[in-house]
Amino acid sequence: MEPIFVLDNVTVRFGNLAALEQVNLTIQRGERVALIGPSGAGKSTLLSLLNGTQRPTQGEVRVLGRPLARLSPRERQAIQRRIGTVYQQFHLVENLRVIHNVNAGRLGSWPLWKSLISLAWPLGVDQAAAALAQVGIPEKLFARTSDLSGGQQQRVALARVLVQNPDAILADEPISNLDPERGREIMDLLVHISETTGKTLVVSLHAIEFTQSHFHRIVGLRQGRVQFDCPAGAVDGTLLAGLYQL
Ligand SMILES: Nc1ncnc2c1ncn2[C@@H]1O[C@H](COP(=O)(O)OP(=O)(O)OP(=O)(O)O)[C@@H](O)[C@H]1O
Repeated sequence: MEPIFVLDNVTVRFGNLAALEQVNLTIQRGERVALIGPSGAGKSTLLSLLNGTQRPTQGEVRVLGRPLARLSPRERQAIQRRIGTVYQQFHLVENLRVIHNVNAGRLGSWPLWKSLISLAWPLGVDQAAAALAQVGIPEKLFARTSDLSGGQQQRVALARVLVQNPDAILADEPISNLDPERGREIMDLLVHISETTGKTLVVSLHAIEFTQSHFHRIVGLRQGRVQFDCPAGAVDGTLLAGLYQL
């Protein structure tokens, strides 16, 4: 089967700085991949290439077999809708009720009138409730988002992605703002969803203690380059020390 993501000799420059340099990476459907590496190594930039929010300076990005740079805006959006992303900062509208934040995941597929009506009279209640049940907080459907804890807000962000029914979930440091226990719960949940639905999971992480237990494969980035790319079980202290050395 076609890989879900291919980066073919990709470089991303911001002015003189190469955030990523000549990166080759292929991710198969259903794989769970952890991206690790020191601050500034290029992890977020890599994720933003995979969801199409960043374009490469050189090289080609293919998602679901389609070269993003050669698609029309409409085709590109259709591909982007098949990739869901959660972020460290959740990116929720805090003064809205949870259901509206969850439904925001469907705005790309709803016509404008439906989105506007839904703000006053929530539509898609069953799907939003099902997504919230999947992330373990069904009772929060009509709660005000600002009343939720950080861990619960990350669950809402994940539910927003789930109503989109993407083929892949990307998570950019999803647990950096959470306490260790809440962080573990979110990591377990991401893996559970990937295992039960077959969705591909690509997560950037500073908490390397999860890499062996939660992922098939670990990609170590350093200064914009892939320093190693191997099965989780093959990563040892020597590889990690080389990755994080000052
Ligand atoms: N929009 C941008 N404009 C200019 N420079 C940028 C931009 N985005 C990222 N960079 C730079 O590119 C490099 C890689 O950044 P990136 O955020 O991808 O790293 P990271 O590995 O995710 O870091 P962290 O772990 O701290 O989040 C850094 O030097 C960063 O300052």
